[in-house]
Amino acid sequence: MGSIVKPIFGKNFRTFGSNLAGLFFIIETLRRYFPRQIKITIQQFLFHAIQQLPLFKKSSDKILALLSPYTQIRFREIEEYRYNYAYAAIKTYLGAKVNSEVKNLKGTQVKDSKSVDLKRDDSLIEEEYEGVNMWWDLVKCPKGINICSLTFHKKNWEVVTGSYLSYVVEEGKSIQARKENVKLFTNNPSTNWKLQMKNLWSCIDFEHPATFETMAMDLEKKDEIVRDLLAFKDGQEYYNKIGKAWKRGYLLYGPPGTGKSTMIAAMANLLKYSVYDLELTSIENNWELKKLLIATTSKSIIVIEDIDCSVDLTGERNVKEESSSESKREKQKTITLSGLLNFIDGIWSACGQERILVFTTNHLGKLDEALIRRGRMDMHIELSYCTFDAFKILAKNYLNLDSHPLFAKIESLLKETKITPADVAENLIVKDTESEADGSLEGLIRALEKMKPSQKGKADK
Ligand SMILES: Nc1ncnc2c1ncn2[C@@H]1O[C@H](COP(=O)(O)OP(=O)(O)OP(=O)(O)O)[C@@H](O)[C@H]1O
Ligand SMILES: [Mg+2]
Repeated sequence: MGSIVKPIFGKNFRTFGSNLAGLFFIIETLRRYFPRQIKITIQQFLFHAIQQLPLFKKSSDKILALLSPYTQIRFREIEEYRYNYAYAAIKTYLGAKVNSEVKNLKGTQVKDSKSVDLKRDDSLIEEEYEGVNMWWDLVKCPKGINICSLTFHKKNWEVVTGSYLSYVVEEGKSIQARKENVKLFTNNPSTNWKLQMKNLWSCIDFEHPATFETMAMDLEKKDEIVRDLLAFKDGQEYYNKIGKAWKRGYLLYGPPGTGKSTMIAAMANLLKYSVYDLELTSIENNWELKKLLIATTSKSIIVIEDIDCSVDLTGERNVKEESSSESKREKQKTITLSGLLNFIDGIWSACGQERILVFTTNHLGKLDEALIRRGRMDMHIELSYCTFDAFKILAKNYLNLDSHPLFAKIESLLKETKITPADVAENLIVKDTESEADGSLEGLIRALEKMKPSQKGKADK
């Protein structure tokens, strides 16, 4: 979770941080004689003073090492190339420690929210837990890794490691869960990745309104998918019991405009999972793919759209056949099927938990057997042309109609034509009042009649 330095004097950490524990020792002695406000002022004064004294800076580590009975635990934002969730939870927990005595606060407002969210904006935070003093130092490094470090008296080791840290992390996570909006991440080209893998993904709030209620498709199939997703979300114990990684793969296939992307949005809104939209064409090689995947968080849906267009499905085999150095170089430059399969079987299982992987394609037949065999993709979902059931859902969504005399005609036309839900929606979308509903249904009928195979044949001739 975090790295422990005991006692606290690592040369790698900036001097400010490593001097902290020794200072706290002095401050702890002073605090008995000074009221709270004065004590904080002295504390800040001493921090600044120590930073200004180059001579003291040089020897302070050793002196403090001898004196200090304090221990420091550091939580880096990125630890061994992985995002450190403990860091995020601690930061949220500390940020939420707002009361009228806090001097430095920052305010933010989420879109459509009425209230302003106030967070603590101090870099030094002190608190008491079960009678034990804890000191937090939040170090923001514009170009490096942000760190939260906790300093405490070593006699309180049991309290800190026994209950305090889990209390802080759990509390932070539940604050996050209460506040969090679903996010949409898109991968940045690797040329934009800056220091310490912080720029792998760009992120915005996910505001797609699609839900399973508004998804136009076969009702039984829809129920089955929703049940499957909810069972997955509650499945931690089950996955532990059977010894399988808590992951699930869905392959969505069907013609353009049948709702594949809409279903992904509905999945995210149902589960409240963030979406990682992985654009394979802006990834140079399998190594970058691995880095991106490792940087995803749990409770997320990783999406690769149009998988047949974005991965070199035959790349690996071609390389075996022609062993020229050119093709080897080519291999290193592209995402190969084998890279993707390795990810699904290996890294995918090993990197974190509670993730869903969704592939979409317009052409199931084009996909390599190896990619879609059961076990890799747990559920294959076909999204198809609009049926009457699906049409009724669209009519409810767009026109707020449960029934209408024209429905019977539309039902029989739908049996003869292949129209996508997107095209049906297009015909229904313009009208919104009841009197105009007739007009849009008639418009749909005209469109369906034009699309009837017999009519289409004539038009083609
Ligand atoms: N099954 C559906 N239920 C509800 N709306 C749908 C459905 N299918 C399509 N739509 C509507 O049509 C639009 C296009 O659908 P969507 O982008 O989900 O199709 P797609 O299958 O992802 O297509 P493509 O293969 O081109 O990516 C959506 O914005 C949505 O409004
Ligand atoms: Mg799509």
